[in-house]
Amino acid sequence: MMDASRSESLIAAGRLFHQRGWVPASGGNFSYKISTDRIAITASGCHKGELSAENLMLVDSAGAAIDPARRSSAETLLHCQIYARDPLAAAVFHTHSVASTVLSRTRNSLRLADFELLKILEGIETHEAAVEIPVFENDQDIRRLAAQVDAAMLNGQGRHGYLIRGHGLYVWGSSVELARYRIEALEFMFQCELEAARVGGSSD
Ligand SMILES: CSCCC(=O)C(=O)COP(=O)(O)O
Ligand SMILES: [Zn+2]
Repeated sequence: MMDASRSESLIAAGRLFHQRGWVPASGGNFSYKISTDRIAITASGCHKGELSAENLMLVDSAGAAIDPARRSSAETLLHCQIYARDPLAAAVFHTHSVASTVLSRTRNSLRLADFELLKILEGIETHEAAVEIPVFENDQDIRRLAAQVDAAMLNGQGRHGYLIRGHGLYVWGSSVELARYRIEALEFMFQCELEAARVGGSSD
């Protein structure tokens, strides 16, 4: 069963992300985990800034819609991969911001270092830290893309989130709120990297 409070949090996050320009058109998708075999996820093609509870639907852990008449996000399998790989993941956000799109087109991975906001990420307690956000090649075959991400995660990459080239960012957390804080923090740091590159101060 859906959780009304967490559904409301996803809907509110969609409004915020749209105001910030992170989910243009019907880009982006959001989910939260209900149990080991139930995920609430946005339906495909809806506007993430104008979500209502009717735009959320249930899928199982393999990404199959519980109501087969409905079509879940085209990227459902990327959400399923995260929940399968990280038992602490309870919510996933995917955004299409200008910063994540531009940086993912110009870098092969993104190193974020010496930002106070890094402390919102798992296991980081000081700004004197660095994380590597990998960039995966975009692929319209989402099962293949999910397998690519899974192989990298098994190899220790992408622990804090990942970029898809020319496409966007995936981030998760142990609650809807934490996942939202993390996407806000990463988008902020990406914006800083973009500004730094513009003025010639990138550390990459
Ligand atoms: C028009 S955006 C292209 C699809 C995409 O990248 C996305 O995030 C939204 O797809 P969904 O099926 O989840 O609406
Ligand atoms: Zn997308």
